Amino acid sequence: MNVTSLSFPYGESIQWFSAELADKLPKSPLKEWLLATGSLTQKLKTCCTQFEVKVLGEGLHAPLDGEYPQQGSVWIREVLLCLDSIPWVFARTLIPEKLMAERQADFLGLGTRPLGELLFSQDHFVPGRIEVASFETCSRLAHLAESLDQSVEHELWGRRRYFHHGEHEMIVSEIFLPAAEQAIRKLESEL
Ligand SMILES: C=C(O[C@@H]1C=C(C(=O)O)C=C[C@H]1O)C(=O)O
Repeated sequence: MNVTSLSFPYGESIQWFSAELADKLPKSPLKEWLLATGSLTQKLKTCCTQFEVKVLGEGLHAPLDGEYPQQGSVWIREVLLCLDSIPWVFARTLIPEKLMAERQADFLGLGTRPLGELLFSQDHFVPGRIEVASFETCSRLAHLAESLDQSVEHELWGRRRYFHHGEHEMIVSEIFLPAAEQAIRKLESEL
């Protein structure tokens, strides 16, 4: 996997839907993974022997159109969450500048440690609403999956979670790559 061939920031504009209002969700068990409220990292670690965060990039950038209204620039962190060296999730996190200023050491000090270790280890970060979206086979994220040697046979599914910290709100989006969807289905069939 040639991670360096991916261009940061990789995210793309997409229409997110409130999980409650979405009239179309994937079938189980992926649906349950999309709507799960705890740490995704913790959940993924139970599915592998070696968990790794590959950081694709971090930096201050303008959010995509409509992604984070009224924010000129945000701290963007994009990673691949890899299980036994296979990328399962592409994650894109948006942190408003004021929150970044307040918790700079925490966020800058993350490196290849999963963000979830920060968000779920302290009670300063309060998980909020979840939105979902599907990404067509022709989307930039589908191309990202293809560049990771994962063929995209149908739409990809992702979710976006809001975490509150005081009056600030950060956004964590996670797109499940084909390898994850296949493995999750296999895990379910073995139950
Ligand atoms: C928010 C979590 O952290 C995970 C790790 C991320 C990172 O290291 O950038 C980003 C999104 C999450 O999938 C979690 O574990 O639930």
